[in-house]
Amino acid sequence: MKKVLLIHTGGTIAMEENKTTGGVNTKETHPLEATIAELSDIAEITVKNYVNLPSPHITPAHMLELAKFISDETNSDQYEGIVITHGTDTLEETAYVLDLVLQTSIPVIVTGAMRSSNEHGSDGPYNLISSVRVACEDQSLGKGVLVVFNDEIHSAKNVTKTHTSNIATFQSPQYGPIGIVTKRGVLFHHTPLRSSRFHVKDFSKNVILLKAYAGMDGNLIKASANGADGVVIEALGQGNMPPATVPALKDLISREVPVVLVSRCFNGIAQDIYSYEGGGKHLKELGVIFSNGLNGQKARLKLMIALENTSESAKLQQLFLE
Ligand SMILES: NC(=O)C[C@H](N)C(=O)O
Repeated sequence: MKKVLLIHTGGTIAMEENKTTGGVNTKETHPLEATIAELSDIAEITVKNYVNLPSPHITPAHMLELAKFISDETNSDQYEGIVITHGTDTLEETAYVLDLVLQTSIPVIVTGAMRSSNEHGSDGPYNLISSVRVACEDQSLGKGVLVVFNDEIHSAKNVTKTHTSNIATFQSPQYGPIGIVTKRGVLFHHTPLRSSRFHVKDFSKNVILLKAYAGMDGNLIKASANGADGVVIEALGQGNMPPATVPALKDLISREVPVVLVSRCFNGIAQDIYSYEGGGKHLKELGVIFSNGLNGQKARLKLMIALENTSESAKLQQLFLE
């Protein structure tokens, strides 16, 4: 039987609904204890109650600390898989940071729940069981950090939360899930390409994330980018910006503040296609960096991580091609 380390960090999977007020909040004793007892049929589980936070309280610093904790725990080779329970709001961000910084090749699975422990149809126990099954699967080795939710297996790079309350909230818009969990087994149908891994001690850079809109001018960019080490913008369509933003973007680039563009579209890749004022081709010629299909929140984390290693524009461009 495989040895799996189960790390709780909080989120709805660790919460319950107050039947009088209707408020959902963290519970002192972890509501998954009964499920964990059942897991002894599948794996030898060691539980660490790491933190108990709603995921909007999770910061990039927590994500790096969690990565360090996992590295320390896995150094001695005593575990063959890791399962992390996490709130869903920032789950994709934690999964992606772990994917970029963890050096381990054992399966690392992140999961959570959309319905708290005492609500009808609570999905926490089922997602936890599925995650442990995926963590015990030899085929999960070397695929990077995976998100297991509602019978699907997603890569950390592509997965995103798409619905405020539906239990099928996690989707991978670019390429779909890489596998499924069925009653009879775990079936992978894709192997994700692994991206580079980075050594990061701390996050010291201030990277901001903005969203473009029709009629946007440079004022918001100027005001918010003051003191920023990097700017990520969810641009329009294939990677275009309203022309009135161009002077502010030029100013950032002339001050060597990297500007990374992703698309505000749910699906697809931002590219240098349009050559009109503010179009992607024009922006690329100015020195804007295009990201290869990441969403805004992940591009921000990648830029934070990249800036800890380099500030060279050509190197940053190369890293965002991956
Ligand atoms: N479903 C959830 O876990 C949402 C919750 N607000 C959290 O992220 O902690």
